[in-house]
Amino acid sequence: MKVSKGELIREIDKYSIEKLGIPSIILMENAALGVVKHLMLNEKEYYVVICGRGNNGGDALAVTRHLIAAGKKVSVFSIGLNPMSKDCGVNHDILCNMGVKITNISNVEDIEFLRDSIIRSDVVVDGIFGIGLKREVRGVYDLAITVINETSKKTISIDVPSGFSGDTGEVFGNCIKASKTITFETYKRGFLNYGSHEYTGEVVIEKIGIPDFVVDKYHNKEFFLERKFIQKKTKERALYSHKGNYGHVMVIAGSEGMTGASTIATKAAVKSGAGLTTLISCEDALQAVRNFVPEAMWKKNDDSQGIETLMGKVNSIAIGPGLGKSNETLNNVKRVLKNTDGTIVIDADAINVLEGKTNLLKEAKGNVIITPHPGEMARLTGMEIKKIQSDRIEIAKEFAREYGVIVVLKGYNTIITNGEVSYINPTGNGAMANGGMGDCLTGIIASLCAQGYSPMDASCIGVYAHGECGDKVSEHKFVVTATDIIDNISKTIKELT
Ligand SMILES: NC(=O)C1=CN([C@@H]2O[C@H](COP(=O)(O)OP(=O)(O)OC[C@H]3O[C@@H](n4cnc5c(N)ncnc54)[C@H](OP(=O)(O)O)[C@@H]3O)[C@@H](O)[C@H]2O)[C@@H](O)CC1
Ligand SMILES: Nc1ncnc2c1ncn2[C@@H]1O[C@H](COP(=O)(O)OP(=O)(O)O)[C@@H](O)[C@H]1O
Ligand SMILES: [K+]
Repeated sequence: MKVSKGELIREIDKYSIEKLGIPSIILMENAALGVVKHLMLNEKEYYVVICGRGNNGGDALAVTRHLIAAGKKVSVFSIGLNPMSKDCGVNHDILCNMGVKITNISNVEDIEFLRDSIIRSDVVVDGIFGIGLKREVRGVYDLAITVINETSKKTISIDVPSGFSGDTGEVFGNCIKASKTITFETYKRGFLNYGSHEYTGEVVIEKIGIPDFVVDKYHNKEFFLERKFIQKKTKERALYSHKGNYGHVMVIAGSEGMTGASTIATKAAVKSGAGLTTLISCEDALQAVRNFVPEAMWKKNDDSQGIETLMGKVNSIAIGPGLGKSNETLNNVKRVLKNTDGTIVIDADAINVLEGKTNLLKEAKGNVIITPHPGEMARLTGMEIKKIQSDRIEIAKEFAREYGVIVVLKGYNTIITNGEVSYINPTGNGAMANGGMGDCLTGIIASLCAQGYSPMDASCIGVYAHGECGDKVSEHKFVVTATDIIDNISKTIKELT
């Protein structure tokens, strides 16, 4: 599923109209038909439609015509005094020719009439502003939005909830809180912002008849991960294969008092299919792994020579969980970046020690994947967490491009990007928000890298499977722990093959 800003929509619109000769009114009609599908015509009888003066309002007027044709009771309100867009005007005139009364909202009394109509209605269709909103919502617009939010039983927004920026996720003063948003062609970038769900409700994408090649021509390669895409990439284990076919993962993790992180990352690597897994750590952590992950091998962290030799042989290295923020951790990160040409997954304290030293990433011999949560990303970039949350894709992309790494920016809707192509993960849930969950993901991604998946594929499959596993467990559990994921990840990956 493609993700984009409004700019792309304007470009594909222009291309379809000017180069393909599709009249814009046809696109508007298709948009309206896409919305009508979601208006529960079998259940609901009375609709209030509120239209602005641009094309979003035009869509809403075309929706009104279809509701009337379906025999529904409809009250139509047009808000504002600015001139109508051409196609909005066309649909307005058609309704006038049909004898449909359109009530203009221009003052406070009109707002009270709107309130009464909404109270009596089953559904409100919001066509006030779409992607053309550019400035603060004021006056009657502000009042109308408040009244809708206060009184509507169910609000369906056309393209974006009015008042919401499809590009940035900002609210321009006031905003519709929709139950559902029917958006066109692409998932709007702003919907990815934390908190946007409060305004958009469920988001549905409807095609409006623009051929895929036109969208691809302008699309900046941002996608929602889809199950079928992950399934295509995830391979069955071959009949005649042996452990040598599935690679060797080195896990550098754990320290005194933080042996859980190393056990989790190591076990996650084993359980998600690595041929061999070796933990490098302190004696306490090795003891835990001997007890809880008998399949894994181990090496004490003071065996410098042995470790460096092994680093040159393994297929991937996961470094960071539970290492502690120390000079020793920093030296380990430098050593890994210098000595392995396998893929390196950098997490937790291995990220933290790179604060102010991110240039080290540019010296990596192998491919690098970093898996920060927003707090770690903030430390790494020197930005505030709030800033990271407000522009996650762009910040992750820029970092990936600048340092030549893959960034897995974790959290709700984890972002995976190499700076060129970006994926947004839809799986996972709040039940997974507890310690150890990230360590587990690190083990899974490193394991998939060792098995021969490209770093980008390993990141996408790992993040998707980790979240899907959490979703399945959470169907019957209040909290999902890393141990739950470890116990079920093998089954989840199998289901994805
Ligand atoms: N290819 C597609 O996907 C297709 C998209 N389509 C649809 O078109 C929509 C985009 O339409 P759009 O460009 O006409 O802009 P839209 O959102 O209606 O807003 C502009 C209007 O709002 C006004 N206005 C703005 N801010 C304001 C404020 N704060 N306070 C008050 N007024 C304000 C602005 O006034 P002005 O700035 O001109 O004075 C103007 O009147 C898109 O979201 C989708 O629904 C379909 O029709 C089919 C093809
Ligand atoms: N609300 C949520 N929705 C989706 N995924 C979540 C949610 N909360 C946590 N997760 C996932 O759980 C993991 C938590 O990682 P992290 O914060 O590094 O935990 P820790 O450092 O304790 O191991 C990430 O993969 C994250 O995407
Ligand atoms: K809208």
